[in-house]
Parts: sequence; C-alpha cells; structure tokens
Amino acid sequence: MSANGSPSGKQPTATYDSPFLKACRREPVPHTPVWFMRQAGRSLPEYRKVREGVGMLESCMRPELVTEITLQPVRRHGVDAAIYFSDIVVPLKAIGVDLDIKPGVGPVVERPIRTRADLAQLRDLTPEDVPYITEAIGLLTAELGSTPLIGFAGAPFTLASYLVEGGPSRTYENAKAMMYGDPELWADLLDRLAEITAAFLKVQIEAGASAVQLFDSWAGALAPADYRRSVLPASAKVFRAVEGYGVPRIHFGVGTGELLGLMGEAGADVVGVDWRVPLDEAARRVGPGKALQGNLDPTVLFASREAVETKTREVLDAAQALEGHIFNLGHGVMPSTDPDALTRLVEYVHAQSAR
Ligand SMILES: Cc1c2[nH]c(c1CCC(=O)O)Cc1[nH]c(c(CCC(=O)O)c1C)Cc1[nH]c(c(CCC(=O)O)c1C)Cc1[nH]c(c(C)c1CCC(=O)O)C2
Repeated sequence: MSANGSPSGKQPTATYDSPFLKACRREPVPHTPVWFMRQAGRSLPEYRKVREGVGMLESCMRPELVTEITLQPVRRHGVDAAIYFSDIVVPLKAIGVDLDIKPGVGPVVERPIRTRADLAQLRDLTPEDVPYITEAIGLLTAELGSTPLIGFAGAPFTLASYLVEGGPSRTYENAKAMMYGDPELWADLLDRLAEITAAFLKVQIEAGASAVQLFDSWAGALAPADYRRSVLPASAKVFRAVEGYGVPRIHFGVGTGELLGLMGEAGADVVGVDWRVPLDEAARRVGPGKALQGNLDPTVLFASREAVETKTREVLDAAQALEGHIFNLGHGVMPSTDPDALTRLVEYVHAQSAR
C-alpha cells in the first residue's frame, strides 16, 4: 500500500484525489467529473492529421502516436480523465488472431470461430505480446499529471460477437446459435476470452492505468436470463482478476437497461448507462454501493446550444441522489460531432455541478 492508499502504489496522490477517481469511489467531489467514450480520435481534426496514412491497428502499436492521440482530447476539452487510445480487438491481434479494422466497418476476422478446433486461435496473452502498451502508458502517466488514465478492454461477449460472426453484426445469429446450441463450446470460448481480457487489463494497470472500463457494447442484444447464465460468469471472472489492484472497474454496454443490475453484480464499481434509462431509475436497478456513469444521448450534441444545456441539466438533475456520478455520453462520440460542442459541454457540466 502506498501512502495514498492505492494498493498498486503506482498513483501519485494528486491522481488518486482527482474528481474522477473520487466519484468512482463515491466520495464527495468539487464538481462532477466528465469524460467521453471515444473522445480520442473520431471528431478531432488533429487526430485525423496524425493518423494520415497509418492504419488503425498499426497506430495502436506506436507508443508515441498513442500518447499523442490519447492526450489530444485532454488538452482540447479539459476532460477529467484520459482514455488510452487502442481498440478492443488489439489483444486478439496481439496473440495472432488474423483480423483487421476496416475503415467505416469495424473489426473483421479472417477465420471466424465456429468449432472447438477454432479455439486454438486463442492462446494466452503475456505482457511481452503488448510491449507498446506498457511503453505508451509510461509515457502517458508522465505527461498526464493529476489526470487519471482509463485502461479498457472488450468484454468476453462483445469480443466473441466479432470472433464468431467474423465482423460487425446486427443480429448476432452465429454467436447466439453457438450460445444456445453448443453451450459448452460457448462457455469455453468466453472463458478463454475472460483470461485474455484479464491479462490485458493487468498489463494496463501494472503500467499505471488508474481505472479500467470493460466494454460489453453489444450485451444489450441478450435477454437477462441468457446474460446471467451464459455471459455474466465470464465477465465476473475478468472483474475478479483485477479486484486486488484497488482501481475502479467500470462496466458499460449499449441498450442494457434490462441488464443494469446484473452488470453491476458482475463485479463493477461503476456501471455505465446509455441514454435510454434516466440515471435515477438506473440507480434503482443497479442498487446501492455503485457509482453510475452517463448518460447524455450523443446525438444531442448536434442540436442547438440551448438544447444541449437543457438535456445536460436533465442528466445532472437525475444524478442528484446518486452515490457517485461520472458524466459521460450514453455511447461514444459520433465522428461528425463538432469538437467545440464537446469543449462547451465539459465547461457547462463543471459550472453547473460546482460545489
Ligand atoms: C465495439 C467497440 C470497438 N472498439 C471499441 C468498442 C467499444 C466501444 C463502443 O461501444 O463504441 C472501443 C474503442 N475503440 C477505439 C477506442 C479509443 C479510445 C476512445 O477514444 O474512447 C475505444 C475505447 C478507437 C477506434 N476504433 C475504431 C476507430 C475508427 C477507425 C479509424 O479511425 O480508422 C477508432 C478511433 C474502429 C472500430 N473498432 C470497433 C468499431 C465498432 C469501430 C468503428 C468502425 C468505424 O465506424 O470506422 C470495435
């Protein structure tokens, strides 16, 4: 244990005492902390400039570039946390899965996992597989000062959805067919992914990440009973594996209103909420002892400044009675969002919530 109580001992006191980490721990904050999912990349012209001619996965493996892209939204918007620039498929690529990220499409997998023999594609991940992550996080924590760095990974279900489908899907028919039709293979697949994901998060925490977010972006496709039986055990395994570090664990998915309680139960300290469920109702579904993160509809940023402010106040009002609140969008920043609207939103949340 370090003097500030962070068991990893990696964090400077100023970082440990930042509004973002305090809110995650449900401690009083001077203002509601704000960051945006997909704040790095996407809408920023300075991002497009440094990415020119560099493929997405290639850019994730260059520590200086990762550092620059991660810092861009912190400099520009004054957000309360940085999120490490990478992608959920990076650990899979790192262990040799043949995949790519196609611009405007998303992750595409060369040989989808459909049979038990296909599981051989998924070997264990070691820190040596991702040296660029350790290096980039070292560079980042030196630059970030008291601003915490959030590490992240895709949750087993969301990773499985890409691996089994072979690419993005709206229906998840192949993944669900395996889940319903061959529950043993499905459980083994998710368990393998849980181990890879846990190892990947550990690398990030040991390098200096102050919090981690598990993106189960597509879990909203599942009925609660199926989530509980076929997905929750693998996600819970990931959360348990990193519990001992004492860094806050955030759990997020889209369209997961019916799953919020279970997503908290899986072991998160903070539950991310999309824009479909107001935060006071989300708090009832999640129950006590957890902070919430969210949940402005990202498309609100395309409306007038007055509309953005009205909708933002609605989010802050619904968050009044929460034990801890981190302001965010209900899903990622959309690529055509005006960056200035994001900067104004950070200022507005800080001003409205100043205590
Ligand atoms: C489902 C998912 C993926 N990746 C991610 C998720 C979970 C979050 C969510 O629900 O949005 C997570 C992710 N991907 C990226 C980040 C960077 C950090 C951040 O700013 O939050 C994060 C946190 C960079 C990226 N990941 C990707 C880009 C765009 C690619 C590019 O700029 O060339 C970026 C900046 C590619 C990607 N990768 C993925 C998709 C769906 C896409 C978009 C495809 C497209 O519309 O072009 C898979």
